[in-house]
Amino acid sequence: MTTTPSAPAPRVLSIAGTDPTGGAGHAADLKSIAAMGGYGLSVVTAVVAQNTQGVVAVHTPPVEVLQAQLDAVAQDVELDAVKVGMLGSVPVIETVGRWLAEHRAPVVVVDPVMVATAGGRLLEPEAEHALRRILHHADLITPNLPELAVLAERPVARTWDEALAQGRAVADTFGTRVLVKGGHLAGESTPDALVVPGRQEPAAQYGGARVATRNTHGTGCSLSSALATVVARTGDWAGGIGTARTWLRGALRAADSLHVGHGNGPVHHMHHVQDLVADPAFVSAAGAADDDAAPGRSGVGPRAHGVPAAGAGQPADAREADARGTAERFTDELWEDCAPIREEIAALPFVTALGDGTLERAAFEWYLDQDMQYLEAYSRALALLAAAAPGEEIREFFAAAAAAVVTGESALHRARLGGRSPEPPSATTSAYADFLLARTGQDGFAVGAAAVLPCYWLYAHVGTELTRRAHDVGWEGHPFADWLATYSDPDFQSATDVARRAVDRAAATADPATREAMRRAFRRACRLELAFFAQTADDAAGRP
Ligand SMILES: Nc1ncnc2c1ncn2[C@@H]1O[C@H](COP(=O)(O)OP(=O)(O)O)[C@@H](O)[C@H]1O
Ligand SMILES: Cc1ncc(COP(=O)(O)O)c(N)n1
Repeated sequence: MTTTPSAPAPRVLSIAGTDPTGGAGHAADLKSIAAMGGYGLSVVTAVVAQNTQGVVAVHTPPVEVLQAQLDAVAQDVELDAVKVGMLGSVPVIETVGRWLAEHRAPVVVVDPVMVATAGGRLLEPEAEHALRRILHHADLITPNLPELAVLAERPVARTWDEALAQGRAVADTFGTRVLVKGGHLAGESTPDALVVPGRQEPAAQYGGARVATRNTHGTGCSLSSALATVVARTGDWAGGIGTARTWLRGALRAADSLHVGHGNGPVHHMHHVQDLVADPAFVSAAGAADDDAAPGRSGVGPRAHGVPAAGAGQPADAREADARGTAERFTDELWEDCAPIREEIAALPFVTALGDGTLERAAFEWYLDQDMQYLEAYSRALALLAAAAPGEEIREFFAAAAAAVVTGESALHRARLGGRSPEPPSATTSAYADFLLARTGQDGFAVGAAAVLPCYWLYAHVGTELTRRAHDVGWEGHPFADWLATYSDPDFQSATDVARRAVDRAAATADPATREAMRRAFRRACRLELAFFAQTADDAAGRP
């Protein structure tokens, strides 16, 4: 997004229903508008009792209340865009339709909401016809595939070509642009396309691998209000959709870190400012400095992969990546690339048993043993990285991380091994250790940093997932609760963020060959993480 600090915030009105869990409807709209730098206003059409698991009840206030809200806004505020979401019933649709006709905003986006992602009707069946009658007020409509099928009066599209054909038919029928969305298609990709009336070929197409998360509550609401905001500022539909999509994909990637609800949770609308608000420089600039901030944990704990005290080595320009707003980061590409490996890790018997607490003690102890062998090499690798680090702050971060691993490691040895000597390292453990030492010792900072990143990131990810599962089965008395808590700990998560930023910054100035070597190192480390989790004492001893 190319904005200057003085660019005025577009005033964007959301006309939508509510969601008390904050992920869809008017809450999602306001967050998304703010995330895109707009000023959000809100008129409520229906009060919906819903959560991440479904819709419980819908209460529609009298239309006079709706009319009064719309009038109150129109009499006082000049709007740059309107986004229409859930309308629900015929009287509400007709009231909003009349109002849109009288108060034309420069940008009008209608998301023809019919059902919630988690299930539950949000539009009365008899209201479908009324909804069709107001679509000509929209500059763009954003139906999902089932909604598109209703508007096209055809069965739900099962292929992307069918979806595009329905999109063209709907654009022609209603004389408006249609964003055809592939979120509901089966398969690994989520294409979207901008289709315009009277044109055979889409005006713009967007690709991208499906983000592996079940937390997609409110994606449609979020995308439509975000793009209304960007287009209000730029007037560019194809570009605005691209910007909003890139931001939404980041919000989907960060969704699992939110822990809201037990069903299809919300996306992380403010993912791109998360690091910014945790940055001490930002907090003090905002006038809320607290110089006595509590020190971070020392990173002592099983496989404490170097979690330096809070703030250590936080790059001064921690905002750099965020300041780029919605640009895809190099590490996003790495993360998407290793999605299949993440899925394999999540499905490993060792990992699932760790989450639900059924893993045998002996298997866990053997794993910890191997982990300690690994950590010895890992701390050396972090120290080598510190030596090669391009700047003081990154050097401090990795040096502190190396020290924290050594401290955590020796504490663990004392706590877990007692007087017993450790098992020898397995072939897998040795291979991973050798790989890290080679990449950090021989290949320079950029490749070395990419090689150690999975050890942070995959553990933060797996730890968060398993903690969620452990809460589902019962956290109290869970045999591995302390271990899991280490990795879902915010300190570990923010250390992961710093390591990620270090890789992004190194990639930004690296030549193509180095970037390719960084990709290879990251991928190989992910595979070694998979092998590390997959190994058992029997494999290592050559037992069948
Ligand atoms: N798992 C996912 N990964 C990446 N993009 C997704 C994912 N799920 C949905 N999207 C995107 O989110 C947007 C809205 O998704 P969609 O599911 O089609 O709409 P709705 O939320 O209205 O049902 C689309 O741009 C779609 O491509
Ligand atoms: C009030 C309201 N409006 C819309 C949706 C649809 O949400 P989604 O974006 O997941 O389709 C919802 N669940 N609640």
